[in-house]
Amino acid sequence: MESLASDLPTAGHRVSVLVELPRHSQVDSALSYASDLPLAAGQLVRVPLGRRTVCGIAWAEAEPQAPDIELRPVAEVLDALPPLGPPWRALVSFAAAYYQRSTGELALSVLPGELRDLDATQLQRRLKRLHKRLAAEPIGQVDVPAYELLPLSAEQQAVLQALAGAEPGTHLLHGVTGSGKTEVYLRCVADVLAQGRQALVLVPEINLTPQLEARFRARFPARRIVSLHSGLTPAERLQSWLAAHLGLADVVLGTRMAIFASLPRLGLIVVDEEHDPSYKQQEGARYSARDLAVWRGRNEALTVLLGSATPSLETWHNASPTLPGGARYQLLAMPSRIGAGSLPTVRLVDLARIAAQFGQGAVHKQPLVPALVAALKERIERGEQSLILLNRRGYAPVLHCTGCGWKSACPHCSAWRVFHKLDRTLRCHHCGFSERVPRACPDCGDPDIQPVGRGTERLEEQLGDLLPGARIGRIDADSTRAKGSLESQLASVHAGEVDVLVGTQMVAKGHDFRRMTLVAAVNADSALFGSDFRAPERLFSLLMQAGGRAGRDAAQAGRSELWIQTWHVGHPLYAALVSHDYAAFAKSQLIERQQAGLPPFAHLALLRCEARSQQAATAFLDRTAELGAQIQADHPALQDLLIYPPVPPAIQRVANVERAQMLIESPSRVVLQRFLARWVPQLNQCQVSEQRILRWAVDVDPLAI
Ligand SMILES: Nc1ncnc2c1ncn2[C@@H]1O[C@H](COP(=O)(O)OP(=O)(O)OP(=O)(O)O)[C@@H](O)[C@H]1O
Ligand SMILES: [Zn+2]
Repeated sequence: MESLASDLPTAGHRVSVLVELPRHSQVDSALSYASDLPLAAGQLVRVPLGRRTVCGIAWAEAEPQAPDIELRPVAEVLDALPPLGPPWRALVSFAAAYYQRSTGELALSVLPGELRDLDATQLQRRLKRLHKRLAAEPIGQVDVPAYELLPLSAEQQAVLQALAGAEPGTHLLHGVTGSGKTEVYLRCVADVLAQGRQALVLVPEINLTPQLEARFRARFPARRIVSLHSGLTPAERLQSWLAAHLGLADVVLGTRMAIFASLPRLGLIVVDEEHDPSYKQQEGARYSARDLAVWRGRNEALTVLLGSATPSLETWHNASPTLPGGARYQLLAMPSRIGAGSLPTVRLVDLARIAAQFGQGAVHKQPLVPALVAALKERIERGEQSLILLNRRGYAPVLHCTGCGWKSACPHCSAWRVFHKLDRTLRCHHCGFSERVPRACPDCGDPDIQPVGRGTERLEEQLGDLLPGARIGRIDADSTRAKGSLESQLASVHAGEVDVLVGTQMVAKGHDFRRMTLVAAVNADSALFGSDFRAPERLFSLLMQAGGRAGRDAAQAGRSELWIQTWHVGHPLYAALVSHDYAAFAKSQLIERQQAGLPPFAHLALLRCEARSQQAATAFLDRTAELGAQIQADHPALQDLLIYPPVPPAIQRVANVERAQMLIESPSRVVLQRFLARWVPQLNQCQVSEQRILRWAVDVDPLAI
């Protein structure tokens, strides 16, 4: 190599740069480049990679170059932007290591896509545009002062006092629905803004951002508020990101991706509805934004506020001083609704008893029992609204031929295709395969094909028959496909133009419906015996959330009700719901989890794999298990960890791809992490050519197994 020394570029520094490399490439860490200027760590650059020029992040301070290696020079330095700071780089490094991804892949993938494609000139132009837009945006002189606001409830006051006196750390705000958690967030945000710092507020779903954004804008007219979520155009997302990174935005509201925002003056992170599964990313780096918020808070010595009426059991455990390993978080409780409003009365409708009394037909033909129909009519007469929750969209989950028994299976998946009556299609909700509904059975030609079961479309239709003259609305993923349609449908509910709303879990969360006094769940049982160990936790929280949409106006709260039609009235989950007793429910679940060795008492990782045949998938997993056993044999410190045999997931085949998975479990997070760090980098070697698999991925702290 010595002879090449004279051909070296004149550049005088060597810099290591993170680039986005294919996932399993051998080169994992940063690549070295030459630079004629000393570069700061965190500086965005463009560098040659193969024949392309790509975006990269200088990952360490540039050092004077070692003369014996030929390096390609950095193509461009995007120095119009200040470098990504040490806290951001620490977060990205931690997340990559913890979730078993390469740092370069993760770091680049969490930057806005558009930023990755810009050269220095284009970036300059975007920055000019940003400053112009911000200058044109009306920003008030002052925020709404505290004395102009409604007086705080005693519980809100107590919580804020506790927070004001607390050291930075993680706090769980356990407040029932309608207890005024959002007001607490607003006051905490006001405090950090007054200190000249930024606030990051995470919400689980995009459809919750407009309402929240409106509340923040009304409260902080003198501040810049931006949002970050996947519903933005690439240009909008870049503008929000830049405003945050440049310290021009004071408040960032966003979904899980916003946890990776670069915020140089960050002072507070709020995670609303912290239990919500949407905080977990389900592809690529499968991170939990909630867990990263806690890590980021600790690393940057911030206050982190996790809010929920039904916290995740992990969080509850961390906030329970009486449990071993608890008391990591401070628990702040708001057990009452604002204005002395009561929580809805929970009524369990015993379908088994009705069936025994009036025959099976009485409960199977009609979606709602007569008493519930009567209760809906009463509401309509009083001008109040009701919500019927059914977590299944479409008209019917399956079509069935009464002649030969044919059912609407998806040819590509191990699942049924759902009958959608409005556009007359049979649609697979897993692979998207869609066909026109056949007029007759495709197998035997019998024209008598019948829908089996009930989805939101059918419920909407049946309610029309049961409640003549009533205005029935439906909100689900199908009714809200067009841009802006969710907003307009929600607006019409808020405006009182809907008497009875049929909806999936989409409408169960977060919305502050003022005229709603009745919520009914008509098919809750289907989640009662779900195969996943978190199914009861999910169901409890969904029903509490849904019930929380009723009686939010204290004047009507006294007659607000949550109805549940069930075949299992005696189930302890429903008993806890009747008494609104989250703590009792959590306690019984935690006992079960401890006995079964499940989170939060054990830590899990799941290796998922996809192949053309189940046999190939299983063979791959078996080989990875052997490799794992070898690693454990070589490292006695990693003994306390179990590798389970491979199993197919609940839906084994999707889009003609077979899936299998394998669970790794350890009572120690550290042991699990050490094991994964040795095991995952070697997994590709477990591929053998004759039985190639298509894809594999490791999911650390999986939400569903
Ligand atoms: N101190 C207060 N005085 C009067 N009204 C209040 C006060 N605090 C909050 N509210 C009102 O009470 C209602 C419920 O508050 P908020 O939406 O914050 O509840 P929440 O705890 O976030 O509920 P959920 O978990 O159901 O979303 C809102 O309409 C809010 O404006
Ligand atoms: Zn399919």
